[in-house]
Amino acid sequence: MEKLLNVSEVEKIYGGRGRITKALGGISFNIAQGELVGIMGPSGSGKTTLLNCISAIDTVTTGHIYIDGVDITNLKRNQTAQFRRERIGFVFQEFELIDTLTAYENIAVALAIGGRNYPELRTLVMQAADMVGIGDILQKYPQELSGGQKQRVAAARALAVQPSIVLADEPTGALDSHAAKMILESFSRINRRLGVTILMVTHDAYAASWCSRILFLRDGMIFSELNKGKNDRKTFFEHIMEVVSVLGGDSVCAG
Ligand SMILES: Nc1ncnc2c1ncn2[C@@H]1O[C@H](COP(=O)(O)OP(=O)(O)OP(=O)(O)O)[C@@H](O)[C@H]1O
Repeated sequence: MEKLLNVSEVEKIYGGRGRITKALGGISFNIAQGELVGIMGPSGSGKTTLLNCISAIDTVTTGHIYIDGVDITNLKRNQTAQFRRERIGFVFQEFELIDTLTAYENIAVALAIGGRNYPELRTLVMQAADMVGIGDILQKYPQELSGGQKQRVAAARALAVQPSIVLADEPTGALDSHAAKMILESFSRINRRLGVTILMVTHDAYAASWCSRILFLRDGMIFSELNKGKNDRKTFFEHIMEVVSVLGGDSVCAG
């Protein structure tokens, strides 16, 4: 499979003058086009830092990150903003929707900033909404939606720009188990049917069991890796729980 994301010897050091934290310790891995990959690890192991570096929200101290062959650690500030807007879809734990905009407008806003014309914008919004099954709630405002519906609006917003990769930070963290299952089913469907590459940080072994591969972080490095292979989800869940217990149980996993 084609390599979509290449993280190469990335170090991230915070602070200075005796107050140094090495959040990422020279981490390297690849993600192929069309993978659905989970990142798990104890609190403080570097998961959010890694996601922030991949999304160019934060800069690396050393090393390189390539997305679709573009070294995002070498982009100028305005190129970074454009790359992030056009090539990366984000889904956050707390949805991050704009309260004064309808679901439709929330999905459309990034496309409008990107300069899409109206018919194209409408088509992309409707396609994305269709993929996550929210065609009937597009005129509602966030406060009129359930948590699960809000997260599906957020997923549609991420997908509408047709990104190279979707980055999700604890996407089920604020949801009850039914809503979590619905968003995970959406991710899985989008991944299988459209081949969208998804990288998801999660503390939840159940959420992780929907992935095709899990990277386990400890102290800013990959401690272990699990492939779903031909296992069913229940067996994969059990394998995940085995690694979680070695890594430190509760601090890794809420599920
Ligand atoms: N802005 C910052 N300044 C200094 N240290 C930081 C900063 N952000 C993170 N760190 C440190 O870097 C390490 C990795 O933090 P990070 O937030 O990436 O961990 P995490 O695995 O996402 O944790 P959690 O599961 O608790 O969210 C921690 O030791 C943290 O204290």
